[in-house]
Amino acid sequence: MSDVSRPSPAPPPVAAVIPAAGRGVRLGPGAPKALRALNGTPMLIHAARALAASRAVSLVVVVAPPDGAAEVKSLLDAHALPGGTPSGSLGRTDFLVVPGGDTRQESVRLGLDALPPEYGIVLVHDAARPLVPVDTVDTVIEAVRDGARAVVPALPLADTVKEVEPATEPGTPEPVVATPVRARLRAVQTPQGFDRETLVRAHEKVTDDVTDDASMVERLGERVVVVPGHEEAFKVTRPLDLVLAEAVLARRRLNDGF
Ligand SMILES: Nc1ccn([C@@H]2O[C@H](COP(=O)(O)OP(=O)(O)OP(=O)(O)O)[C@@H](O)[C@H]2O)c(=O)n1
Ligand SMILES: C[C@](O)(CO)[C@H](O)COP(=O)(O)O
Repeated sequence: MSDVSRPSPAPPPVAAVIPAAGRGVRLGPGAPKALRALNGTPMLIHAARALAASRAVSLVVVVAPPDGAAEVKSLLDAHALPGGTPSGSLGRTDFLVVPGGDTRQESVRLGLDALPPEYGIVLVHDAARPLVPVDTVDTVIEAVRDGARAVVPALPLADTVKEVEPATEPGTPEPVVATPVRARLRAVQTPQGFDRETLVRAHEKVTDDVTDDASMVERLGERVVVVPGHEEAFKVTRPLDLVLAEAVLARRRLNDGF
Protein backbone atom coordinates (compact mmCIF):
# COMPACT_ATOMS: atom_id res chain seq x y z
CA MET A 1 0.00 0.00 0.00
CA SER A 2 1.51 3.39 -0.99
CA ASP A 3 2.55 5.72 1.81
CA VAL A 4 -0.15 8.39 1.41
CA SER A 5 1.53 10.50 4.08
CA ARG A 6 4.60 11.07 1.96
CA PRO A 7 3.85 13.44 -0.97
CA SER A 8 5.37 12.42 -4.28
CA PRO A 9 8.46 14.50 -5.15
CA ALA A 10 7.77 17.59 -7.25
CA PRO A 11 8.75 17.12 -10.92
CA PRO A 12 11.91 18.99 -11.96
CA PRO A 13 11.15 22.58 -13.05
CA VAL A 14 10.97 23.21 -16.78
CA ALA A 15 12.90 25.89 -18.64
CA ALA A 16 12.52 26.85 -22.27
CA VAL A 17 15.17 28.21 -24.61
CA ILE A 18 13.82 30.24 -27.53
CA PRO A 19 16.40 30.61 -30.31
CA ALA A 20 15.41 34.00 -31.78
CA ALA A 21 18.72 35.21 -33.18
CA GLY A 22 18.27 34.36 -36.85
CA ARG A 23 18.20 36.95 -39.62
CA GLY A 24 15.23 35.58 -41.52
CA VAL A 25 16.89 35.69 -44.94
CA ARG A 26 14.14 33.54 -46.51
CA LEU A 27 11.52 35.98 -45.19
CA GLY A 28 13.07 38.78 -47.22
CA PRO A 29 14.48 42.19 -46.29
CA GLY A 30 13.47 43.73 -42.96
CA ALA A 31 13.99 43.36 -39.24
CA PRO A 32 15.29 40.05 -37.86
CA LYS A 33 12.51 37.46 -38.20
CA ALA A 34 11.76 37.12 -34.48
CA LEU A 35 11.12 40.88 -34.30
CA ARG A 36 8.69 40.93 -37.24
CA ALA A 37 5.17 41.77 -36.07
CA LEU A 38 2.16 39.48 -36.26
CA ASN A 39 -1.03 41.45 -35.58
CA GLY A 40 1.18 44.25 -34.24
CA THR A 41 3.08 42.04 -31.76
CA PRO A 42 6.63 40.77 -32.41
CA MET A 43 6.85 37.10 -33.31
CA LEU A 44 9.09 36.29 -30.36
CA ILE A 45 6.48 37.70 -27.94
CA HIS A 46 3.87 35.35 -29.40
CA ALA A 47 6.32 32.45 -28.95
CA ALA A 48 7.20 33.50 -25.38
CA ARG A 49 3.48 33.77 -24.53
CA ALA A 50 2.86 30.30 -25.98
CA LEU A 51 5.50 28.79 -23.67
CA ALA A 52 4.61 30.94 -20.63
CA ALA A 53 1.01 29.76 -21.01
CA SER A 54 2.15 26.32 -19.86
CA ARG A 55 1.88 26.03 -16.09
CA ALA A 56 4.93 23.77 -16.17
CA VAL A 57 7.30 26.36 -17.67
CA SER A 58 8.88 28.59 -15.03
CA LEU A 59 11.76 30.12 -16.99
CA VAL A 60 12.06 31.29 -20.58
CA VAL A 61 15.50 32.17 -21.98
CA VAL A 62 15.23 34.21 -25.16
CA VAL A 63 18.32 34.04 -27.35
CA ALA A 64 18.29 37.40 -29.08
CA PRO A 65 19.94 38.65 -32.27
CA PRO A 66 23.59 39.35 -31.27
CA ASP A 67 23.09 43.15 -31.24
CA GLY A 68 19.42 43.03 -30.22
CA ALA A 69 19.51 41.79 -26.62
CA ALA A 70 18.61 45.18 -25.13
CA GLU A 71 15.73 45.60 -27.60
CA VAL A 72 14.41 42.11 -26.84
CA LYS A 73 14.59 42.73 -23.08
CA SER A 74 12.61 45.96 -23.43
CA LEU A 75 10.05 44.14 -25.63
CA LEU A 76 9.57 41.49 -22.94
CA ASP A 77 9.25 44.17 -20.27
CA ALA A 78 6.65 46.01 -22.36
CA HIS A 79 4.38 43.00 -22.97
CA ALA A 80 2.21 41.53 -20.19
CA LEU A 81 2.52 37.72 -20.35
CA PRO A 82 0.06 35.15 -18.93
CA GLY A 83 1.11 34.61 -15.32
CA GLY A 84 4.51 35.88 -16.23
CA THR A 85 6.31 39.03 -15.30
CA PRO A 86 8.87 41.10 -17.19
CA SER A 87 12.39 39.77 -17.24
CA GLY A 88 14.39 40.08 -14.06
CA SER A 89 11.51 39.89 -11.59
CA LEU A 90 10.02 36.84 -9.87
CA GLY A 91 6.79 35.35 -11.06
CA ARG A 92 5.23 32.14 -12.41
CA THR A 93 7.37 32.57 -15.49
CA ASP A 94 10.59 34.48 -15.40
CA PHE A 95 12.54 35.65 -18.45
CA LEU A 96 16.21 35.96 -19.31
CA VAL A 97 17.74 37.38 -22.48
CA VAL A 98 21.12 36.35 -23.90
CA PRO A 99 22.77 37.27 -27.22
CA GLY A 100 22.74 34.52 -29.86
CA GLY A 101 25.37 33.15 -32.19
CA ASP A 102 26.06 32.61 -35.88
CA THR A 103 24.13 29.33 -36.09
CA ARG A 104 20.96 27.98 -34.51
CA GLN A 105 23.04 25.33 -32.72
CA GLU A 106 25.33 28.00 -31.24
CA SER A 107 22.36 30.10 -30.17
CA VAL A 108 20.75 27.14 -28.42
CA ARG A 109 24.03 26.35 -26.65
CA LEU A 110 24.31 29.97 -25.47
CA GLY A 111 20.80 29.72 -24.12
CA LEU A 112 21.61 26.43 -22.38
CA ASP A 113 24.68 28.02 -20.78
CA ALA A 114 22.42 30.64 -19.16
CA LEU A 115 20.16 28.12 -17.39
CA PRO A 116 20.36 27.94 -13.59
CA PRO A 117 21.32 24.42 -12.35
CA GLU A 118 17.90 23.50 -10.91
CA TYR A 119 16.25 23.12 -14.33
CA GLY A 120 16.25 19.43 -15.19
CA ILE A 121 13.93 19.57 -18.21
CA VAL A 122 14.60 21.88 -21.14
CA LEU A 123 12.42 22.81 -24.09
CA VAL A 124 13.93 24.31 -27.23
CA HIS A 125 11.40 26.25 -29.26
CA ASP A 126 11.86 28.35 -32.39
CA ALA A 127 10.68 31.94 -32.13
CA ALA A 128 9.78 31.28 -35.77
CA ARG A 129 6.97 28.99 -34.57
CA PRO A 130 5.02 31.71 -32.73
CA LEU A 131 1.57 30.10 -32.67
CA VAL A 132 2.22 26.70 -31.13
CA PRO A 133 -0.79 25.72 -28.98
CA VAL A 134 -0.08 25.27 -25.26
CA ASP A 135 -1.49 21.71 -25.44
CA THR A 136 1.37 20.77 -27.76
CA VAL A 137 3.88 22.32 -25.32
CA ASP A 138 2.40 20.34 -22.44
CA THR A 139 2.33 17.09 -24.45
CA VAL A 140 6.07 17.41 -25.03
CA ILE A 141 6.75 18.22 -21.36
CA GLU A 142 4.62 15.28 -20.19
CA ALA A 143 6.57 12.85 -22.41
CA VAL A 144 9.89 14.04 -20.93
CA ARG A 145 8.46 13.81 -17.41
CA ASP A 146 7.39 10.26 -18.28
CA GLY A 147 11.04 9.38 -18.88
CA ALA A 148 11.86 10.24 -22.50
CA ARG A 149 15.29 11.81 -22.91
CA ALA A 150 14.29 13.58 -26.10
CA VAL A 151 10.84 14.36 -27.49
CA VAL A 152 9.72 15.99 -30.73
CA PRO A 153 6.25 17.01 -31.89
CA ALA A 154 5.69 15.99 -35.48
CA LEU A 155 3.08 15.80 -38.23
CA PRO A 156 2.59 13.35 -41.13
CA LEU A 157 3.66 14.64 -44.54
CA ALA A 158 1.07 15.93 -46.99
CA ASP A 159 3.28 16.19 -50.09
CA THR A 160 5.17 13.65 -52.13
CA VAL A 161 8.86 13.82 -51.26
CA LYS A 162 11.49 13.60 -53.99
CA GLU A 163 15.17 13.15 -53.39
CA VAL A 164 17.07 15.44 -55.76
CA GLU A 165 20.59 14.85 -54.40
CA PRO A 166 22.92 13.15 -54.99
CA ALA A 167 22.55 13.98 -58.69
CA THR A 168 21.55 10.93 -60.71
CA GLU A 169 23.02 10.00 -64.08
CA PRO A 170 21.49 12.08 -66.92
CA GLY A 171 18.32 10.47 -68.12
CA THR A 172 17.81 8.24 -65.08
CA PRO A 173 14.61 8.98 -63.15
CA GLU A 174 15.23 10.78 -59.86
CA PRO A 175 14.11 8.63 -56.94
CA VAL A 176 10.76 9.57 -55.41
CA VAL A 177 10.28 8.57 -51.79
CA ALA A 178 7.78 5.73 -52.12
CA THR A 179 4.40 6.11 -50.40
CA PRO A 180 5.12 3.41 -47.78
CA VAL A 181 8.32 5.28 -46.80
CA ARG A 182 6.49 8.61 -46.84
CA ALA A 183 3.99 7.11 -44.40
CA ARG A 184 6.91 6.53 -42.04
CA LEU A 185 8.20 10.09 -42.40
CA ARG A 186 7.17 13.01 -40.21
CA ALA A 187 7.63 16.79 -40.36
CA VAL A 188 9.34 17.62 -37.07
CA GLN A 189 8.39 20.79 -35.20
CA THR A 190 9.27 22.49 -31.92
CA PRO A 191 9.14 22.78 -28.91
CA GLN A 192 11.47 19.84 -28.60
CA GLY A 193 11.83 18.57 -25.06
CA PHE A 194 14.87 17.10 -23.35
CA ASP A 195 16.33 15.75 -20.20
CA ARG A 196 18.84 18.56 -19.62
CA GLU A 197 21.90 16.34 -19.19
CA THR A 198 21.21 14.63 -22.52
CA LEU A 199 20.81 17.92 -24.39
CA VAL A 200 23.94 19.44 -22.84
CA ARG A 201 25.92 16.28 -23.72
CA ALA A 202 24.68 16.47 -27.30
CA HIS A 203 25.80 20.08 -27.63
CA GLU A 204 29.19 19.19 -26.14
CA LYS A 205 29.87 16.16 -28.33
CA VAL A 206 28.01 16.57 -31.63
CA THR A 207 29.58 18.84 -34.22
CA ASP A 208 27.64 17.56 -37.26
CA ASP A 209 25.74 20.22 -39.17
CA VAL A 210 22.20 19.26 -38.19
CA THR A 211 19.07 21.39 -38.28
CA ASP A 212 17.55 20.57 -34.91
CA ASP A 213 18.50 19.50 -31.40
CA ALA A 214 16.80 16.11 -31.50
CA SER A 215 19.04 15.09 -34.41
CA MET A 216 22.05 15.94 -32.24
CA VAL A 217 20.70 13.70 -29.47
CA GLU A 218 20.17 10.90 -32.02
CA ARG A 219 23.84 11.18 -32.97
CA LEU A 220 24.57 10.15 -29.37
CA GLY A 221 22.57 6.98 -29.97
CA GLU A 222 19.70 8.15 -27.79
CA ARG A 223 16.08 7.46 -28.73
CA VAL A 224 13.83 10.37 -29.71
CA VAL A 225 10.16 9.98 -28.83
CA VAL A 226 7.69 11.43 -31.35
CA VAL A 227 4.44 12.97 -30.10
CA PRO A 228 1.67 14.61 -32.16
CA GLY A 229 2.49 18.08 -33.41
CA HIS A 230 0.00 20.71 -34.50
CA GLU A 231 -0.54 22.48 -37.82
CA GLU A 232 -0.58 25.85 -36.00
CA ALA A 233 2.98 25.11 -34.79
CA PHE A 234 4.22 25.72 -38.36
CA LYS A 235 7.42 27.65 -38.87
CA VAL A 236 7.28 31.16 -40.33
CA THR A 237 9.96 30.88 -42.98
CA ARG A 238 8.79 32.61 -46.18
CA PRO A 239 6.56 35.67 -46.77
CA LEU A 240 3.39 33.63 -47.31
CA ASP A 241 3.86 32.11 -43.85
CA LEU A 242 3.29 35.59 -42.38
CA VAL A 243 -0.07 35.73 -44.17
CA LEU A 244 -1.00 32.30 -42.81
CA ALA A 245 0.06 33.30 -39.29
CA GLU A 246 -2.08 36.46 -39.42
CA ALA A 247 -5.01 34.32 -40.61
CA VAL A 248 -4.56 31.89 -37.70
CA LEU A 249 -4.58 34.81 -35.26
CA ALA A 250 -7.73 36.22 -36.90
CA ARG A 251 -9.44 32.83 -36.59
CA ARG A 252 -8.46 32.62 -32.90
CA ARG A 253 -9.90 36.09 -32.26
CA LEU A 254 -13.13 35.01 -33.99
CA ASN A 255 -13.32 31.81 -31.93
CA ASP A 256 -12.60 33.76 -28.73
CA GLY A 257 -15.43 36.16 -29.59
CA PHE A 258 -13.50 39.35 -30.01
N1 LIG B 1 22.01 31.99 -35.75
C1 LIG B 1 20.73 31.63 -35.53
C2 LIG B 1 19.90 31.12 -36.58
C3 LIG B 1 18.59 30.80 -36.30
N2 LIG B 1 18.12 30.98 -35.03
C4 LIG B 1 16.72 30.70 -34.72
O1 LIG B 1 16.38 29.37 -35.06
C5 LIG B 1 14.97 29.32 -35.40
C6 LIG B 1 14.75 28.51 -36.68
O2 LIG B 1 15.62 29.01 -37.66
P1 LIG B 1 15.12 29.61 -39.08
O3 LIG B 1 13.64 29.43 -39.25
O4 LIG B 1 16.04 29.10 -40.10
O5 LIG B 1 15.37 31.18 -38.85
P2 LIG B 1 16.43 32.05 -39.63
O6 LIG B 1 17.76 31.43 -39.56
O7 LIG B 1 16.26 33.45 -39.11
O8 LIG B 1 15.83 31.98 -41.13
P3 LIG B 1 16.73 32.02 -42.49
O9 LIG B 1 17.38 30.68 -42.56
O10 LIG B 1 15.66 32.25 -43.53
O11 LIG B 1 17.69 33.17 -42.35
C7 LIG B 1 14.50 30.76 -35.54
O12 LIG B 1 13.65 31.08 -34.45
C8 LIG B 1 15.78 31.57 -35.53
O13 LIG B 1 15.61 32.86 -34.93
C9 LIG B 1 18.93 31.46 -33.99
O14 LIG B 1 18.48 31.61 -32.85
N3 LIG B 1 20.22 31.76 -34.27
C1 LIG C 1 14.27 23.17 -35.65
C2 LIG C 1 13.28 23.01 -36.77
O1 LIG C 1 12.26 23.99 -36.66
C3 LIG C 1 12.64 21.64 -36.70
O2 LIG C 1 11.82 21.44 -37.84
C4 LIG C 1 13.92 23.19 -38.15
O3 LIG C 1 14.89 22.20 -38.36
C5 LIG C 1 14.58 24.56 -38.28
O4 LIG C 1 15.12 24.63 -39.60
P1 LIG C 1 15.69 26.02 -40.13
O5 LIG C 1 16.27 25.75 -41.48
O6 LIG C 1 16.73 26.44 -39.11
O7 LIG C 1 14.53 26.94 -40.20
